[in-house]
Amino acid sequence: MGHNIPPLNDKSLLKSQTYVNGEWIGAKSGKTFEVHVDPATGKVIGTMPEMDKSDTEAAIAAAEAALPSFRKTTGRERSRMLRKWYQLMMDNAEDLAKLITWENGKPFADAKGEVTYAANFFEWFAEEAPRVYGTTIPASIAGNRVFTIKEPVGVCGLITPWNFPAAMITRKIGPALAAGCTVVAKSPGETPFTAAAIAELAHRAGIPKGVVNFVTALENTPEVGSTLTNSKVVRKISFTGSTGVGKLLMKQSADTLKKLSFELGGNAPFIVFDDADLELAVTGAIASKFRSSGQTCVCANRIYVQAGIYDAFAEKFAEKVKDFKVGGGYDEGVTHGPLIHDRAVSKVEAHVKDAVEQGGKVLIGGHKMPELGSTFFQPTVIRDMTADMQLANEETFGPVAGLFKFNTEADVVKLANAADVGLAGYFFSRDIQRVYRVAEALDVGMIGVNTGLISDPAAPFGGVKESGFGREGSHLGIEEYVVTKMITVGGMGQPLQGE
Ligand SMILES: NC(=O)c1ccc[n+]([C@@H]2O[C@H](COP(=O)([O-])OP(=O)(O)OC[C@H]3O[C@@H](n4cnc5c(N)ncnc54)[C@H](O)[C@@H]3O)[C@@H](O)[C@H]2O)c1
Ligand SMILES: O=CCCC(=O)O
Repeated sequence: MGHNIPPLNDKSLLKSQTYVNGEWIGAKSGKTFEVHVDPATGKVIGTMPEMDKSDTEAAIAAAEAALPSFRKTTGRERSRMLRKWYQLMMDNAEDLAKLITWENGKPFADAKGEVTYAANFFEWFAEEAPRVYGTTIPASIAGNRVFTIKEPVGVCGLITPWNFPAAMITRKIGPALAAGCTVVAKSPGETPFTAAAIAELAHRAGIPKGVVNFVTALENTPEVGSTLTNSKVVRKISFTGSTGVGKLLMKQSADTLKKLSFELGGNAPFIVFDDADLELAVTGAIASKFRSSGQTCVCANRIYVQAGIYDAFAEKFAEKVKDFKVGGGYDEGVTHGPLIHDRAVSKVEAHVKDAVEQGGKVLIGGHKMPELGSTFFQPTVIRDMTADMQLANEETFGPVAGLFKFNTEADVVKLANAADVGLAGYFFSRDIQRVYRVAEALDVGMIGVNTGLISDPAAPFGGVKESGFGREGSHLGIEEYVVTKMITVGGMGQPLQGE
């Protein structure tokens, strides 16, 4: 199939406009931005509207106008809408996956996996929508009756990244709609086509106009971000992306005291103890480290291996990496694609250079692959890593595995917890007491024990420390989009009439 996008079965899923208030529109200024849609070639294939403050305000106004009637729909009605949207995503999975591979670069099989993962958030929250329960509380004041109801927080601003062009969007829109909120979603400038196709499917699913609005921008992204965060109408911001941008959005949201949830950067420790099943640990580390070519926030970043099995692990791990086939996402047999942009490649190169200068030994890889395109980088394994190297202190977000040696459980937990961030952590051990001990000692929001893959719509996703706060997916996900209202009814508890 080469680097060109195979034709879509349904060409109307490919858009050059965005979806606001139930209509397909451009930016008021008429400006567009070029989408370097195919990271494998860097070829500019399409454009999208470069929206600004006034376009964003119009989208917010549409969401505000739609809110009063949408919040009154029943959970069951919203459930049916989400279920329909889920089904449409599954029916169009092949086309959505083609768009994801095209603009993100990930291999087609991974893109298909992402579509299912993404659609499953709609399915999950379709099931949660009718079950948003309040509580009945025994009052401490005689004659009072106290209960709570959960209400939608209101208009939500959702900002998502390019590494999961579909799933990061559905993981936010699913619970927002289930709760009865309306949304303005800023699609990633790098991957807006997948978002637009999902919007088209929202239209077909009969989501009422103004409930779901998409704003597109590349250069104007900070302007769109500040319009959403400064708006008095927007009551909630949910963001997935880097810690730096998360901090900025939090500052910007302070004046209007919005409800926030942030899924930010990680720097996941991946620990292999001497008592681990070595084969399982190697397989888990490969899956966690090289998923999406290392471009997920839960990818293993620091791989700590206990001294007794360090050499054996390093050898087996590097051996497996030799089997990877790097290439264009549509090419037969390709297991790993390119990075998203040149900035990402520069960071990967810098981490490798720094590690080598400080004594790290490259077992495999270490270089760019210009013969494939400017954003390809060899899957890389470096041993003899140390704690002061850049890779130890900052997420690489690329296909570089750094192997660190450790001696004791206490040492490795200290090293693992030394990071400012705490999103995911992993460890492999066959000792049940150690499993509990270490899981409880690690300062992260999510832990994989004897597995390198933890993402699941049923499981709460989120971090601690500078990885942010709030949980997505699971029964907790909807909590981020509701507020609890307490109602006290006084003057109750009289004797029965006639008593
Ligand atoms: N947690 C995650 O899932 C995730 C995903 C992608 C990137 N990242 C992090 O981002 C780093 C590199 O990726 P990046 O440089 O594209 O991240 P980034 O935070 O700069 O961009 C992520 C998204 O945030 C939005 N954004 C950027 N600046 C903004 C602003 N001022 N206002 C509003 N929105 C803004 C854009 O839509 C972009 O797609 C990685 O090292 C990683 O830490 C994390
Ligand atoms: O990169 C961020 C999200 C990754 C995931 O949901 O597994």
